[in-house]
Amino acid sequence: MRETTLCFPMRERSDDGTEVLLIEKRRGLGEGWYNGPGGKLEAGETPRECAVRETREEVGLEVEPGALEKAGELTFLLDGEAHTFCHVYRTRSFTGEPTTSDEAYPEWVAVDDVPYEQMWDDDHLWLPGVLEGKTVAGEFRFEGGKPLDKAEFVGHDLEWGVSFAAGQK
Ligand SMILES: Nc1nc2c([nH]c(=O)n2[C@H]2C[C@H](O)[C@@H](COP(=O)(O)OP(=O)(O)OP(=O)(O)O)O2)c(=O)[nH]1
Repeated sequence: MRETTLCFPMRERSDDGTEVLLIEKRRGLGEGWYNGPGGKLEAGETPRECAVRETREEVGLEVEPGALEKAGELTFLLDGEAHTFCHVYRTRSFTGEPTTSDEAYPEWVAVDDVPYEQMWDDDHLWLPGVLEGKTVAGEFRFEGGKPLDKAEFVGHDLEWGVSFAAGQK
């Protein structure tokens, strides 16, 4: 099973409310859809380190590992088998300005205006709560064979208000 991360940088606009930094993914799984910066853990890396590295590589923002707030743990099943386990973080503490990379076009989006119709089919179920500051554990079931982003989203279970083990991840 793949272990991955997603990071959602957030900021307050004095007149426009809260925004989240999304990427339009330029290649790989979920190409052409919006998501947070993120990707697969490398050998020896903690999830938090992975989220920091992927955010730097994909959009050029520097995030302190300790400033990442764990918001979710999502399991994606494909045809009944665990395909991806994803650690979700949000943060309001970062430096730098988003820049385009080979992998991503970054875009600040109002949290009330997230383009769920151009995202994975399950995201509207959990991302609004994550952007409101909640924590979530979710299981999402897809069917139809690889790749995951061409499979059909068929079911889910969600638990809100979960706590994640202190000191880790
Ligand atoms: N928002 C959202 N993200 C998902 C879903 N399913 C899923 O695998 N992801 C995440 C897991 C990863 O963090 C992210 C992209 O994966 P990735 O970056 O490892 O994929 P990739 O194939 O492009 O990998 P790479 O070659 O760039 O390393 O997508 C989903 O349903 N919703």
